[in-house]
Amino acid sequence: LCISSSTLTHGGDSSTSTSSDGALGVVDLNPPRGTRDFPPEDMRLRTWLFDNFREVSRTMAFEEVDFPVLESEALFIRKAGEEITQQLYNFEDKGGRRVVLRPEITPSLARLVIKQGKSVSLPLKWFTIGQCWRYERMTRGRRREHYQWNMDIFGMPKVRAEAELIQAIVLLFERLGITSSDVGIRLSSRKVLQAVLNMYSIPEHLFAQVCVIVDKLGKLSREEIEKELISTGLSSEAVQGIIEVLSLKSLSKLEEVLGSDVEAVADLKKLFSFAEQYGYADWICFDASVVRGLAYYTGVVFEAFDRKGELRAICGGGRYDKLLSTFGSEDVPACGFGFGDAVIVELLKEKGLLPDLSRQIDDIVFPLDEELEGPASSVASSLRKKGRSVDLAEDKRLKWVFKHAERINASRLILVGKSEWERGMVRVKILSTREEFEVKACDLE
Ligand SMILES: OCc1cccc(Br)n1
Repeated sequence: LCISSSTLTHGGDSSTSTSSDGALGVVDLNPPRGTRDFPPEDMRLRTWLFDNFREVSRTMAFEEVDFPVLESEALFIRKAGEEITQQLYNFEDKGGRRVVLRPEITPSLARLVIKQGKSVSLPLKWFTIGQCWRYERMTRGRRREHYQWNMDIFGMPKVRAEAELIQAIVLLFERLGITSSDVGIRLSSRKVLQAVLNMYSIPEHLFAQVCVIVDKLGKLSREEIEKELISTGLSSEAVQGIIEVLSLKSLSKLEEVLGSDVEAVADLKKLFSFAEQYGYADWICFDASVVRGLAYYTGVVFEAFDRKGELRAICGGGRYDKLLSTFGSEDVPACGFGFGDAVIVELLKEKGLLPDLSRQIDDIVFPLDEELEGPASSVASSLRKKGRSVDLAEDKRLKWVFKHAERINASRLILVGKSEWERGMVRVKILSTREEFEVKACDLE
């Protein structure tokens, strides 16, 4: 396929095309800024990753659900200053409706749970893999879309839900060959921050905003965090108290500071005990600085990180017991995580764990001359009906067919020749051993 690039457009590749009035135009061959094509090799890797997401979801007895990528903007209007709501890919459709390309999937899950109402029995465990979008000024050249595996449990008020979700994450890592020496899961609870805010009598309405700010710990300087916290109206004493507690990395220290009757401590101790029973204790660690950046979390929060500290969070999630009431429904306890398709691939590359996913097919059927195209079609058709992946080659020289077979890793070459066909036979070549033999066409499988 030869594409003449007449003029380079801003995207790089280009080709000439004619519009309806025949005027020469230039089509940019790149996908829109911040988005990706998935040519076959990339699509095989994506399919392999998603198949692992699906297999873990199956073993955890989750049901698959799906939603439109397009959602009402109203689902994502939140006032806590989250990055995700400040970068909405939002617009007005031709009907004057305010819509978005969804930036996350949890609100859609919540919407459907509310809509299903009494027709679903709780607890319910749903998963989906879907594309999510953000509109970020391309100053940082970051992607505007990614695919996220979401696992959510509704109607499980105790930390059993968090324990189940963390097992799903660990099972996924183990399936991909990642160990607890490569990756850890940091966890805490927003009830820790809630307890600190109560100690300083900070009003409830500031909770979400404070969480979003302290989630930037490690990304912004301590001074910048303090400045943002002060700007919400917190006293400098409260700011210091928050930062001091959030720097704790030991649950027993936390217990000393907050007391053992605080819900956060009880929840986390229970979760660590579950971790021993599930067998993933060496994957998790307490870290009070984990708050995650979404406003609606209300309890345990967690995120997986590469222990070398070179990458962004691999996945993250938490409990969100009060999201449904923000949509006008009565609350249902809920907990979930999102697992993106980008950082995990960077980690697998870095660890040398990307699988060999070269193309592979079972058979190439090749008519040795034109009058055998019909018989070759019936041979290919009968093999396909038996489940073989079959490529039907024709109008080629035999030399090309052998090269093609090598290129697509075919197991067998089925040659349909005149003299053999007249005896009801075809010639089979096993490409790995070069073994060659005749077989009755009707016995081929
Ligand atoms: O993780 C935040 C996010 C949301 C939508 C799209 C992309 Br890329 N990233």
